[in-house]
Amino acid sequence: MRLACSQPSWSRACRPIVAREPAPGDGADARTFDLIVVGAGSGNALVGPEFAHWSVALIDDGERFGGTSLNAASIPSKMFVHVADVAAAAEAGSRLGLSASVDPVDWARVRDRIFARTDAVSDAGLLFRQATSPNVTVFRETFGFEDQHTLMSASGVRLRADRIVVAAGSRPRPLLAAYDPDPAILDSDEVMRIESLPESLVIVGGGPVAVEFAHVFSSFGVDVTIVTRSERLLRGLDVAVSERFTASAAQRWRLLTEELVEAIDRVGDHLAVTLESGTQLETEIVLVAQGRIPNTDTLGAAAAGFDLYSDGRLVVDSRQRMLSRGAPVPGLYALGDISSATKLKHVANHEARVVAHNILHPDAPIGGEPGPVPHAIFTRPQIAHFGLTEADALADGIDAVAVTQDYRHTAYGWATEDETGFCTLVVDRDTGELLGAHIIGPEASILIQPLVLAASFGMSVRGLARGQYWPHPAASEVVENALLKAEEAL
Ligand SMILES: Cc1cc2nc3c(=O)[nH]c(=O)nc-3n(C[C@H](O)[C@H](O)[C@H](O)COP(=O)(O)OP(=O)(O)OC[C@H]3O[C@@H](n4cnc5c(N)ncnc54)[C@H](O)[C@@H]3O)c2cc1C
Ligand SMILES: NC(=O)c1ccc[n+]([C@@H]2O[C@H](COP(=O)([O-])OP(=O)(O)OC[C@H]3O[C@@H](n4cnc5c(N)ncnc54)[C@H](O)[C@@H]3O)[C@@H](O)[C@H]2O)c1
Repeated sequence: MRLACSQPSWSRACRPIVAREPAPGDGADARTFDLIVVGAGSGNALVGPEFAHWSVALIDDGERFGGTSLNAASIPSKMFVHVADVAAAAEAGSRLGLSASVDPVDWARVRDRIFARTDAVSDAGLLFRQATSPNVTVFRETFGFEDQHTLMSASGVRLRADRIVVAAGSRPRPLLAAYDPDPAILDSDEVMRIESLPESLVIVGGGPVAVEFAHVFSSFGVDVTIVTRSERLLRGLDVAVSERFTASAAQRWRLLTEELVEAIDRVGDHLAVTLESGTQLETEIVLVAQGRIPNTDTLGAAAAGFDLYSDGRLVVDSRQRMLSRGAPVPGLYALGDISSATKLKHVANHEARVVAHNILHPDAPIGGEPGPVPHAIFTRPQIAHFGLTEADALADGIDAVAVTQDYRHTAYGWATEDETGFCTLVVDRDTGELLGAHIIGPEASILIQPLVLAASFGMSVRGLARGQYWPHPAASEVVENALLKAEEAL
Protein backbone atom coordinates (compact mmCIF):
# COMPACT_ATOMS: atom_id res chain seq x y z
CA MET A 1 0.00 0.00 0.00
CA ARG A 2 1.24 3.46 -0.79
CA LEU A 3 0.16 6.47 1.19
CA ALA A 4 -1.03 9.66 -0.44
CA CYS A 5 1.79 11.56 1.26
CA SER A 6 4.84 10.39 3.08
CA GLN A 7 4.22 12.78 5.96
CA PRO A 8 0.89 12.59 7.76
CA SER A 9 -1.19 15.19 5.95
CA TRP A 10 -2.51 16.54 9.23
CA SER A 11 0.60 16.54 11.32
CA ARG A 12 1.61 19.88 12.72
CA ALA A 13 5.21 20.62 13.52
CA CYS A 14 4.13 22.50 16.62
CA ARG A 15 6.28 22.56 19.68
CA PRO A 16 4.89 23.43 23.09
CA ILE A 17 5.32 27.15 23.60
CA VAL A 18 6.06 27.87 27.21
CA ALA A 19 4.74 31.22 28.36
CA ARG A 20 6.97 33.64 30.22
CA GLU A 21 5.84 35.21 33.43
CA PRO A 22 3.62 38.13 32.43
CA ALA A 23 5.59 41.36 32.84
CA PRO A 24 4.39 44.99 32.84
CA GLY A 25 4.40 46.39 29.31
CA ASP A 26 4.51 42.89 27.80
CA GLY A 27 3.00 42.80 24.32
CA ALA A 28 3.79 46.46 23.64
CA ASP A 29 5.18 45.68 20.17
CA ALA A 30 2.36 43.28 19.36
CA ARG A 31 -0.26 43.86 16.67
CA THR A 32 -3.44 44.74 18.49
CA PHE A 33 -6.90 43.48 17.48
CA ASP A 34 -10.37 43.84 18.98
CA LEU A 35 -10.71 40.06 18.98
CA ILE A 36 -8.37 37.10 18.47
CA VAL A 37 -9.86 33.70 17.63
CA VAL A 38 -7.53 30.70 17.88
CA GLY A 39 -8.88 27.87 15.76
CA ALA A 40 -10.80 28.19 12.49
CA GLY A 41 -13.15 25.23 13.03
CA SER A 42 -16.09 26.26 15.20
CA GLY A 43 -14.11 29.44 15.96
CA ASN A 44 -14.39 30.55 12.33
CA ALA A 45 -18.18 30.22 12.42
CA LEU A 46 -18.30 32.53 15.42
CA VAL A 47 -17.08 35.54 13.43
CA GLY A 48 -20.34 36.50 11.75
CA PRO A 49 -21.50 39.78 10.18
CA GLU A 50 -22.24 41.19 13.63
CA PHE A 51 -18.45 41.46 14.07
CA ALA A 52 -18.04 43.48 10.85
CA HIS A 53 -16.84 46.51 12.83
CA TRP A 54 -14.35 44.56 14.90
CA SER A 55 -10.78 43.95 13.84
CA VAL A 56 -10.33 40.19 14.15
CA ALA A 57 -7.22 38.01 14.04
CA LEU A 58 -8.20 34.47 13.00
CA ILE A 59 -5.42 31.99 13.77
CA ASP A 60 -5.25 28.44 12.48
CA ASP A 61 -2.31 26.11 11.90
CA GLY A 62 -4.18 23.31 10.13
CA GLU A 63 -2.85 22.27 6.74
CA ARG A 64 -6.36 22.79 5.38
CA PHE A 65 -8.48 25.71 6.55
CA GLY A 66 -11.78 25.16 8.38
CA GLY A 67 -10.95 22.86 11.29
CA THR A 68 -11.20 19.18 12.01
CA SER A 69 -14.87 18.47 11.37
CA LEU A 70 -14.74 19.70 7.78
CA ASN A 71 -11.35 18.34 6.84
CA ALA A 72 -10.69 15.21 8.87
CA ALA A 73 -13.61 14.18 11.02
CA SER A 74 -17.41 14.34 11.09
CA ILE A 75 -18.05 15.44 7.53
CA PRO A 76 -15.70 13.32 5.42
CA SER A 77 -16.09 10.32 7.74
CA LYS A 78 -19.88 10.41 7.35
CA MET A 79 -19.48 10.77 3.59
CA PHE A 80 -17.47 7.53 3.68
CA VAL A 81 -20.09 5.98 5.98
CA HIS A 82 -22.80 6.74 3.44
CA VAL A 83 -20.90 4.80 0.77
CA ALA A 84 -20.37 1.97 3.26
CA ASP A 85 -24.11 1.95 4.05
CA VAL A 86 -24.89 1.57 0.34
CA ALA A 87 -22.41 -1.31 0.07
CA ALA A 88 -23.74 -2.97 3.24
CA ALA A 89 -27.34 -2.64 2.03
CA ALA A 90 -26.43 -4.37 -1.22
CA GLU A 91 -24.73 -7.21 0.66
CA ALA A 92 -27.74 -7.53 2.97
CA GLY A 93 -30.07 -7.94 0.00
CA SER A 94 -29.62 -11.73 -0.07
CA ARG A 95 -31.67 -12.04 3.13
CA LEU A 96 -34.54 -10.27 1.35
CA GLY A 97 -34.50 -12.28 -1.88
CA LEU A 98 -32.31 -9.89 -3.80
CA SER A 99 -29.02 -10.97 -5.34
CA ALA A 100 -26.64 -8.05 -5.20
CA SER A 101 -22.97 -7.78 -4.56
CA VAL A 102 -20.40 -5.05 -4.42
CA ASP A 103 -17.67 -5.19 -7.02
CA PRO A 104 -14.27 -4.18 -5.74
CA VAL A 105 -14.67 -0.67 -4.40
CA ASP A 106 -13.08 2.07 -6.46
CA TRP A 107 -11.38 3.63 -3.48
CA ALA A 108 -9.76 6.46 -5.41
CA ARG A 109 -13.17 7.57 -6.79
CA VAL A 110 -14.85 7.29 -3.40
CA ARG A 111 -12.07 9.21 -1.67
CA ASP A 112 -11.66 11.87 -4.36
CA ARG A 113 -15.40 12.60 -4.58
CA ILE A 114 -15.45 13.24 -0.84
CA PHE A 115 -12.36 15.40 -0.62
CA ALA A 116 -13.15 17.28 -3.82
CA ARG A 117 -16.25 18.49 -1.96
CA THR A 118 -14.69 19.22 1.43
CA ASP A 119 -11.44 20.66 0.06
CA ALA A 120 -13.47 23.03 -2.10
CA VAL A 121 -15.42 24.20 0.96
CA SER A 122 -12.15 24.66 2.84
CA ASP A 123 -10.61 26.66 -0.03
CA ALA A 124 -13.74 28.80 -0.39
CA GLY A 125 -13.79 29.46 3.37
CA LEU A 126 -10.18 30.65 3.32
CA LEU A 127 -10.77 32.80 0.25
CA PHE A 128 -13.85 34.33 1.90
CA ARG A 129 -11.77 35.31 4.93
CA GLN A 130 -8.72 36.49 3.01
CA ALA A 131 -10.42 38.26 0.10
CA THR A 132 -13.83 39.44 1.27
CA SER A 133 -13.60 39.91 5.05
CA PRO A 134 -11.63 43.17 5.33
CA ASN A 135 -11.91 43.20 9.12
CA VAL A 136 -10.44 39.68 9.47
CA THR A 137 -6.72 38.91 9.24
CA VAL A 138 -5.88 35.23 8.91
CA PHE A 139 -2.68 33.81 10.45
CA ARG A 140 -1.71 30.29 9.35
CA GLU A 141 0.76 29.09 11.97
CA THR A 142 0.92 27.76 15.51
CA PHE A 143 0.55 30.35 18.25
CA GLY A 144 0.98 30.05 22.00
CA PHE A 145 0.13 32.30 24.93
CA GLU A 146 2.87 34.66 25.98
CA ASP A 147 0.63 36.15 28.61
CA GLN A 148 -3.13 35.97 29.08
CA HIS A 149 -3.83 38.58 26.40
CA THR A 150 -0.82 38.11 24.08
CA LEU A 151 -0.16 35.27 21.65
CA MET A 152 3.13 34.64 19.91
CA SER A 153 3.90 32.37 16.96
CA ALA A 154 6.94 30.20 16.39
CA SER A 155 8.05 32.67 13.68
CA GLY A 156 7.85 35.56 16.14
CA VAL A 157 4.50 37.20 15.24
CA ARG A 158 2.92 38.73 18.36
CA LEU A 159 -0.78 39.48 18.64
CA ARG A 160 -2.67 41.13 21.46
CA ALA A 161 -6.37 41.61 22.22
CA ASP A 162 -8.63 42.26 25.18
CA ARG A 163 -10.95 39.57 23.92
CA ILE A 164 -9.64 36.15 22.91
CA VAL A 165 -11.57 33.04 21.96
CA VAL A 166 -9.72 29.75 22.25
CA ALA A 167 -11.28 27.17 19.90
CA ALA A 168 -8.12 25.19 19.23
CA GLY A 169 -9.68 21.73 19.36
CA SER A 170 -8.01 18.40 20.00
CA ARG A 171 -5.79 15.90 18.21
CA PRO A 172 -5.56 12.09 18.15
CA ARG A 173 -4.00 10.49 21.24
CA PRO A 174 -0.77 8.75 20.22
CA LEU A 175 -0.36 5.02 20.62
CA LEU A 176 1.37 3.90 23.79
CA ALA A 177 3.39 0.98 22.44
CA ALA A 178 6.85 0.24 21.16
CA TYR A 179 7.07 1.09 17.47
CA ASP A 180 9.09 3.04 14.96
CA PRO A 181 7.19 5.71 13.06
CA ASP A 182 5.73 4.06 10.00
CA PRO A 183 3.56 5.53 7.25
CA ALA A 184 1.19 2.58 7.66
CA ILE A 185 0.45 3.44 11.31
CA LEU A 186 -2.26 6.03 10.95
CA ASP A 187 -4.72 8.06 12.95
CA SER A 188 -8.21 9.16 11.96
CA ASP A 189 -6.85 12.38 10.42
CA GLU A 190 -4.77 10.34 8.01
CA VAL A 191 -6.65 7.14 7.23
CA MET A 192 -9.27 8.72 4.99
CA ARG A 193 -6.67 9.97 2.50
CA ILE A 194 -4.69 6.75 1.97
CA GLU A 195 -3.66 6.00 -1.60
CA SER A 196 -5.28 2.58 -1.94
CA LEU A 197 -7.45 0.19 0.06
CA PRO A 198 -5.43 -2.24 2.16
CA GLU A 199 -6.31 -5.91 2.38
CA SER A 200 -6.18 -5.82 6.15
CA LEU A 201 -6.61 -3.24 8.90
CA VAL A 202 -6.06 -3.47 12.65
CA ILE A 203 -7.94 -0.80 14.58
CA VAL A 204 -6.74 -0.03 18.11
CA GLY A 205 -9.56 1.33 20.28
CA GLY A 206 -13.22 0.65 20.89
CA GLY A 207 -14.90 4.07 20.69
CA PRO A 208 -16.85 5.85 17.94
CA VAL A 209 -13.83 6.36 15.68
CA ALA A 210 -12.99 2.64 15.84
CA VAL A 211 -16.50 1.38 15.10
CA GLU A 212 -17.27 3.92 12.37
CA PHE A 213 -14.07 3.15 10.45
CA ALA A 214 -14.52 -0.59 11.04
CA HIS A 215 -17.90 -0.28 9.31
CA VAL A 216 -16.44 1.75 6.44
CA PHE A 217 -13.44 -0.45 5.71
CA SER A 218 -15.17 -3.79 6.25
CA SER A 219 -18.01 -2.73 3.93
CA PHE A 220 -15.33 -1.99 1.35
CA GLY A 221 -14.02 -5.54 1.66
CA VAL A 222 -11.08 -4.94 4.01
CA ASP A 223 -10.34 -7.63 6.61
CA VAL A 224 -10.86 -5.71 9.88
CA THR A 225 -9.58 -6.58 13.35
CA ILE A 226 -10.40 -4.43 16.39
CA VAL A 227 -8.15 -4.52 19.45
CA THR A 228 -9.67 -2.89 22.51
CA ARG A 229 -8.66 -2.83 26.13
CA SER A 230 -12.30 -2.94 27.26
CA GLU A 231 -14.46 -6.03 27.61
CA ARG A 232 -16.82 -4.66 24.95
CA LEU A 233 -17.12 -1.93 22.34
CA LEU A 234 -18.60 1.51 23.06
CA ARG A 235 -18.28 0.81 26.75
CA GLY A 236 -19.54 4.23 27.83
CA LEU A 237 -23.02 3.56 26.46
CA ASP A 238 -26.06 1.87 27.95
CA VAL A 239 -24.88 -1.66 28.78
CA ALA A 240 -27.56 -3.40 26.70
CA VAL A 241 -26.74 -1.24 23.67
CA SER A 242 -23.02 -1.81 24.10
CA GLU A 243 -23.51 -5.57 24.52
CA ARG A 244 -25.86 -5.85 21.55
CA PHE A 245 -23.48 -3.86 19.38
CA THR A 246 -20.45 -5.88 20.47
CA ALA A 247 -22.23 -9.17 19.70
CA SER A 248 -23.22 -7.89 16.26
CA ALA A 249 -19.72 -6.53 15.58
CA ALA A 250 -18.12 -9.86 16.50
CA GLN A 251 -20.01 -11.48 13.62
CA ARG A 252 -18.45 -9.09 11.09
CA TRP A 253 -15.03 -8.17 12.45
CA ARG A 254 -12.34 -10.00 14.32
CA LEU A 255 -12.75 -8.62 17.81
CA LEU A 256 -10.01 -8.88 20.44
CA THR A 257 -11.25 -7.46 23.73
CA GLU A 258 -9.32 -6.81 26.96
CA GLU A 259 -6.13 -6.59 24.92
CA LEU A 260 -3.42 -3.95 24.68
CA VAL A 261 -0.93 -3.42 21.88
CA GLU A 262 2.60 -3.96 23.13
CA ALA A 263 4.62 -3.42 19.96
CA ILE A 264 4.37 -2.93 16.23
CA ASP A 265 7.18 -4.03 13.92
CA ARG A 266 7.55 -3.72 10.18
CA VAL A 267 8.10 -7.07 8.48
CA GLY A 268 8.46 -6.58 4.75
CA ASP A 269 5.14 -5.39 3.26
CA HIS A 270 3.28 -5.89 6.51
CA LEU A 271 3.15 -4.78 10.10
CA ALA A 272 3.42 -7.32 12.91
CA VAL A 273 1.27 -6.23 15.85
CA THR A 274 2.14 -7.88 19.15
CA LEU A 275 -0.47 -7.79 21.91
CA GLU A 276 0.27 -8.01 25.63
CA SER A 277 -1.27 -11.48 25.71
CA GLY A 278 1.36 -12.59 23.18
CA THR A 279 -1.11 -12.76 20.29
CA GLN A 280 0.47 -11.71 16.99
CA LEU A 281 -1.46 -10.03 14.19
CA GLU A 282 -0.28 -9.36 10.67
CA THR A 283 -1.77 -6.35 8.93
CA GLU A 284 -1.19 -3.88 6.14
CA ILE A 285 -2.19 -0.83 8.13
CA VAL A 286 -2.98 0.10 11.73
CA LEU A 287 -5.51 2.75 12.70
CA VAL A 288 -4.95 4.25 16.14
CA ALA A 289 -8.32 5.33 17.60
CA GLN A 290 -7.62 5.80 21.29
CA GLY A 291 -9.40 9.09 21.85
CA ARG A 292 -8.24 12.68 21.49
CA ILE A 293 -6.21 15.07 23.60
CA PRO A 294 -6.91 18.81 23.83
CA ASN A 295 -4.43 21.21 22.20
CA THR A 296 -3.78 23.17 25.40
CA ASP A 297 -0.15 22.01 25.50
CA THR A 298 0.79 23.53 22.15
CA LEU A 299 -0.93 26.74 23.30
CA GLY A 300 1.11 26.94 26.49
CA ALA A 301 -2.17 27.30 28.39
CA ALA A 302 -0.89 25.95 31.71
CA ALA A 303 2.16 28.20 31.73
CA ALA A 304 -0.07 31.20 31.00
CA GLY A 305 -1.95 30.44 34.20
CA PHE A 306 -5.22 29.11 32.82
CA ASP A 307 -7.04 26.46 34.83
CA LEU A 308 -6.97 22.98 33.28
CA TYR A 309 -8.69 19.70 34.03
CA SER A 310 -6.47 16.68 34.61
CA ASP A 311 -7.14 15.56 31.01
CA GLY A 312 -5.72 18.85 29.73
CA ARG A 313 -8.99 20.62 28.86
CA LEU A 314 -9.42 24.29 29.66
CA VAL A 315 -11.80 24.95 32.53
CA VAL A 316 -14.67 27.25 31.56
CA ASP A 317 -17.75 28.43 33.43
CA SER A 318 -21.33 28.19 32.13
CA ARG A 319 -20.76 31.34 30.04
CA GLN A 320 -17.71 29.72 28.40
CA ARG A 321 -15.35 32.12 30.20
CA MET A 322 -11.84 30.76 30.78
CA LEU A 323 -10.77 30.57 34.41
CA SER A 324 -7.50 31.34 36.12
CA ARG A 325 -7.19 30.34 39.77
CA GLY A 326 -10.92 29.69 39.80
CA ALA A 327 -11.95 33.15 38.59
CA PRO A 328 -13.06 34.14 35.07
CA VAL A 329 -10.39 35.97 33.08
CA PRO A 330 -12.05 39.09 31.64
CA GLY A 331 -12.53 38.82 27.86
CA LEU A 332 -11.26 35.24 27.50
CA TYR A 333 -13.53 32.45 26.27
CA ALA A 334 -13.05 28.85 25.15
CA LEU A 335 -15.27 26.45 23.24
CA GLY A 336 -15.35 23.07 21.55
CA ASP A 337 -13.01 20.13 22.06
CA ILE A 338 -10.40 22.19 23.89
CA SER A 339 -12.75 22.75 26.82
CA SER A 340 -15.78 20.51 26.44
CA ALA A 341 -16.10 17.10 28.07
CA THR A 342 -18.36 16.15 25.17
CA LYS A 343 -16.28 16.30 22.00
CA LEU A 344 -19.04 16.73 19.44
CA LYS A 345 -19.45 19.25 16.67
CA HIS A 346 -23.01 20.27 17.58
CA VAL A 347 -21.79 21.00 21.10
CA ALA A 348 -18.95 23.16 19.76
CA ASN A 349 -21.40 24.97 17.47
CA HIS A 350 -23.74 25.75 20.36
CA GLU A 351 -20.86 26.99 22.48
CA ALA A 352 -19.71 29.23 19.61
CA ARG A 353 -23.16 30.85 19.57
CA VAL A 354 -22.97 31.37 23.34
CA VAL A 355 -19.50 32.93 23.09
CA ALA A 356 -20.46 35.24 20.20
CA HIS A 357 -23.49 36.44 22.16
CA ASN A 358 -21.55 36.98 25.37
CA ILE A 359 -18.80 38.96 23.61
CA LEU A 360 -21.34 41.17 21.88
CA HIS A 361 -23.74 41.48 24.85
CA PRO A 362 -21.64 41.39 28.01
CA ASP A 363 -24.48 42.96 30.00
CA ALA A 364 -26.94 40.20 29.08
CA PRO A 365 -24.86 37.01 29.08
CA ILE A 366 -26.25 33.59 28.30
CA GLY A 367 -24.89 30.14 29.06
CA GLY A 368 -25.52 26.53 29.85
CA GLU A 369 -26.79 23.70 27.72
CA PRO A 370 -30.16 24.09 26.02
CA GLY A 371 -31.09 20.51 26.91
CA PRO A 372 -29.76 16.98 26.76
CA VAL A 373 -26.95 16.41 24.26
CA PRO A 374 -27.68 13.71 21.68
CA HIS A 375 -24.84 11.60 20.33
CA ALA A 376 -25.19 9.58 17.15
CA ILE A 377 -22.64 6.96 16.12
CA PHE A 378 -22.67 6.21 12.42
CA THR A 379 -21.63 2.59 12.43
CA ARG A 380 -23.66 -0.49 11.51
CA PRO A 381 -26.19 -0.60 13.04
CA GLN A 382 -26.46 3.06 13.92
CA ILE A 383 -26.59 4.09 17.56
CA ALA A 384 -27.99 7.25 19.10
CA HIS A 385 -28.52 8.23 22.71
CA PHE A 386 -28.84 11.01 25.21
CA GLY A 387 -29.20 11.39 28.93
CA LEU A 388 -29.28 8.83 31.69
CA THR A 389 -29.30 5.07 31.48
CA GLU A 390 -31.62 3.23 33.86
CA ALA A 391 -28.57 2.32 35.99
CA ASP A 392 -27.46 6.00 36.10
CA ALA A 393 -30.93 7.12 37.18
CA LEU A 394 -31.22 4.53 39.93
CA ALA A 395 -27.69 5.34 41.14
CA ASP A 396 -28.78 9.00 41.35
CA GLY A 397 -31.71 7.94 43.53
CA ILE A 398 -34.28 8.85 40.87
CA ASP A 399 -37.48 6.83 40.78
CA ALA A 400 -37.14 5.87 37.13
CA VAL A 401 -38.67 3.27 34.88
CA ALA A 402 -37.14 1.89 31.67
CA VAL A 403 -39.01 0.33 28.75
CA THR A 404 -37.69 -1.24 25.57
CA GLN A 405 -39.24 -1.57 22.14
CA ASP A 406 -37.63 -3.92 19.61
CA TYR A 407 -37.58 -2.92 15.95
CA ARG A 408 -38.54 -6.49 15.00
CA HIS A 409 -41.98 -6.05 16.53
CA THR A 410 -42.85 -3.17 14.21
CA ALA A 411 -43.81 -3.27 10.53
CA TYR A 412 -40.57 -1.45 9.67
CA GLY A 413 -38.63 -4.20 11.44
CA TRP A 414 -40.53 -6.84 9.43
CA ALA A 415 -39.62 -5.02 6.21
CA THR A 416 -35.93 -4.89 7.06
CA GLU A 417 -35.79 -8.30 8.84
CA ASP A 418 -34.15 -6.47 11.72
CA GLU A 419 -33.08 -8.69 14.59
CA THR A 420 -30.82 -6.41 16.63
CA GLY A 421 -32.46 -2.99 16.92
CA PHE A 422 -34.23 -1.60 19.96
CA CYS A 423 -35.15 1.65 21.63
CA THR A 424 -34.96 2.02 25.41
CA LEU A 425 -36.55 4.97 27.17
CA VAL A 426 -35.75 5.97 30.74
CA VAL A 427 -38.58 7.95 32.32
CA ASP A 428 -39.00 9.78 35.62
CA ARG A 429 -42.03 8.21 37.32
CA ASP A 430 -42.93 11.43 39.13
CA THR A 431 -42.90 13.84 36.21
CA GLY A 432 -43.28 11.47 33.29
CA GLU A 433 -40.36 13.27 31.64
CA LEU A 434 -37.71 11.49 29.62
CA LEU A 435 -34.39 11.16 31.43
CA GLY A 436 -32.67 9.34 28.60
CA ALA A 437 -33.12 7.43 25.37
CA HIS A 438 -30.88 4.74 23.87
CA ILE A 439 -31.44 3.46 20.35
CA ILE A 440 -29.52 0.90 18.33
CA GLY A 441 -30.81 0.18 14.85
CA PRO A 442 -31.43 1.69 11.41
CA GLU A 443 -32.05 5.44 11.36
CA ALA A 444 -31.24 5.77 15.08
CA SER A 445 -29.60 9.16 14.44
CA ILE A 446 -32.94 10.48 13.17
CA LEU A 447 -35.27 8.58 15.50
CA ILE A 448 -33.61 10.13 18.54
CA GLN A 449 -34.64 13.68 17.65
CA PRO A 450 -38.35 13.65 18.66
CA LEU A 451 -37.19 12.28 22.00
CA VAL A 452 -34.57 15.03 22.33
CA LEU A 453 -37.32 17.53 21.58
CA ALA A 454 -39.59 16.08 24.28
CA ALA A 455 -36.80 16.02 26.86
CA SER A 456 -35.52 19.51 25.97
CA PHE A 457 -38.95 21.06 26.38
CA GLY A 458 -39.84 19.12 29.52
CA MET A 459 -42.73 17.22 27.94
CA SER A 460 -44.22 14.28 29.80
CA VAL A 461 -44.46 11.02 27.88
CA ARG A 462 -48.11 10.94 28.94
CA GLY A 463 -50.11 11.61 25.78
CA LEU A 464 -47.00 12.17 23.67
CA ALA A 465 -47.58 9.13 21.44
CA ARG A 466 -51.38 9.45 21.22
CA GLY A 467 -51.40 13.24 20.91
CA GLN A 468 -49.95 13.28 17.41
CA TYR A 469 -49.95 11.19 14.19
CA TRP A 470 -46.97 8.95 13.37
CA PRO A 471 -46.57 7.94 9.71
CA HIS A 472 -47.32 4.25 9.22
CA PRO A 473 -45.30 2.07 8.75
CA ALA A 474 -42.21 4.25 9.18
CA ALA A 475 -39.26 3.49 11.44
CA SER A 476 -40.62 6.16 13.80
CA GLU A 477 -43.23 3.62 14.97
CA VAL A 478 -40.39 2.15 17.06
CA VAL A 479 -40.35 5.42 19.02
CA GLU A 480 -44.15 5.69 19.08
CA ASN A 481 -44.47 2.18 20.52
CA ALA A 482 -41.72 2.83 23.06
CA LEU A 483 -43.56 5.95 24.22
CA LEU A 484 -46.82 4.01 24.54
CA LYS A 485 -45.04 1.39 26.65
CA ALA A 486 -43.49 4.12 28.81
CA GLU A 487 -46.88 5.68 29.45
CA GLU A 488 -48.30 2.30 30.49
CA ALA A 489 -45.35 1.68 32.81
CA LEU A 490 -45.77 4.92 34.77
C1 LIG B 1 -13.05 10.79 12.94
C2 LIG B 1 -13.96 11.73 13.70
C3 LIG B 1 -15.30 11.72 13.43
C4 LIG B 1 -16.15 12.59 14.12
N1 LIG B 1 -17.48 12.52 13.85
C5 LIG B 1 -18.32 13.34 14.50
C6 LIG B 1 -19.71 13.30 14.22
O1 LIG B 1 -20.20 12.50 13.41
N2 LIG B 1 -20.52 14.15 14.88
C7 LIG B 1 -20.03 15.04 15.80
O2 LIG B 1 -20.82 15.81 16.37
N3 LIG B 1 -18.72 15.08 16.10
C8 LIG B 1 -17.86 14.26 15.46
N4 LIG B 1 -16.51 14.31 15.75
C9 LIG B 1 -16.03 15.31 16.71
C10 LIG B 1 -15.89 16.68 16.04
O3 LIG B 1 -15.14 16.57 14.85
C11 LIG B 1 -15.23 17.67 16.99
O4 LIG B 1 -15.97 17.73 18.18
C12 LIG B 1 -15.14 19.06 16.39
O5 LIG B 1 -14.48 19.03 15.16
C13 LIG B 1 -14.39 20.01 17.34
O6 LIG B 1 -14.37 21.29 16.77
P1 LIG B 1 -13.50 22.47 17.41
O7 LIG B 1 -13.96 23.72 16.72
O8 LIG B 1 -13.52 22.40 18.87
O9 LIG B 1 -12.01 22.17 16.97
P2 LIG B 1 -11.32 22.00 15.54
O10 LIG B 1 -12.30 21.90 14.43
O11 LIG B 1 -10.35 20.89 15.71
O12 LIG B 1 -10.55 23.37 15.32
C14 LIG B 1 -9.38 23.68 15.99
C15 LIG B 1 -8.42 24.35 15.03
O13 LIG B 1 -7.40 24.99 15.80
C16 LIG B 1 -6.15 24.83 15.17
N5 LIG B 1 -5.14 24.94 16.24
C17 LIG B 1 -4.97 24.13 17.29
N6 LIG B 1 -3.98 24.58 18.09
C18 LIG B 1 -3.52 25.71 17.52
C19 LIG B 1 -2.51 26.65 17.85
N7 LIG B 1 -1.78 26.52 18.96
N8 LIG B 1 -2.28 27.69 17.01
C20 LIG B 1 -3.01 27.85 15.89
N9 LIG B 1 -4.00 27.00 15.54
C21 LIG B 1 -4.25 25.95 16.34
C22 LIG B 1 -6.22 23.46 14.52
O14 LIG B 1 -5.37 23.38 13.41
C23 LIG B 1 -7.70 23.37 14.12
O15 LIG B 1 -7.88 23.75 12.76
C24 LIG B 1 -15.64 13.46 15.09
C25 LIG B 1 -14.27 13.45 15.38
C26 LIG B 1 -13.44 12.60 14.70
C27 LIG B 1 -11.98 12.59 15.03
N1 LIG C 1 -20.34 10.02 15.47
C1 LIG C 1 -19.70 10.82 16.31
O1 LIG C 1 -20.28 11.70 16.94
C2 LIG C 1 -18.23 10.67 16.50
C3 LIG C 1 -17.50 9.83 15.66
C4 LIG C 1 -16.13 9.72 15.88
C5 LIG C 1 -15.53 10.44 16.89
N2 LIG C 1 -16.29 11.25 17.66
C6 LIG C 1 -15.67 12.00 18.77
O2 LIG C 1 -14.28 11.98 18.62
C7 LIG C 1 -13.66 11.68 19.86
C8 LIG C 1 -12.62 10.63 19.66
O3 LIG C 1 -13.22 9.35 19.38
P1 LIG C 1 -12.46 8.02 19.78
O4 LIG C 1 -13.30 6.85 19.39
O5 LIG C 1 -11.06 8.07 19.30
O6 LIG C 1 -12.34 8.19 21.35
P2 LIG C 1 -13.03 7.57 22.64
O7 LIG C 1 -12.39 8.28 23.76
O8 LIG C 1 -14.49 7.55 22.56
O9 LIG C 1 -12.58 6.04 22.62
C9 LIG C 1 -11.23 5.73 22.76
C10 LIG C 1 -11.00 4.24 22.86
O10 LIG C 1 -9.62 4.03 23.06
C11 LIG C 1 -9.39 3.30 24.24
N3 LIG C 1 -8.16 3.81 24.85
C12 LIG C 1 -7.94 5.05 25.27
N4 LIG C 1 -6.70 5.17 25.77
C13 LIG C 1 -6.13 3.95 25.63
C14 LIG C 1 -4.87 3.42 25.94
N5 LIG C 1 -3.91 4.16 26.49
N6 LIG C 1 -4.62 2.13 25.64
C15 LIG C 1 -5.58 1.38 25.08
N7 LIG C 1 -6.81 1.83 24.76
C16 LIG C 1 -7.07 3.09 25.04
C17 LIG C 1 -10.62 3.50 25.09
O11 LIG C 1 -10.81 2.41 25.95
C18 LIG C 1 -11.71 3.60 24.02
O12 LIG C 1 -12.12 2.32 23.63
C19 LIG C 1 -14.73 11.26 20.82
O13 LIG C 1 -14.79 12.19 21.86
C20 LIG C 1 -16.01 11.25 20.05
O14 LIG C 1 -17.05 11.92 20.71
C21 LIG C 1 -17.62 11.36 17.50
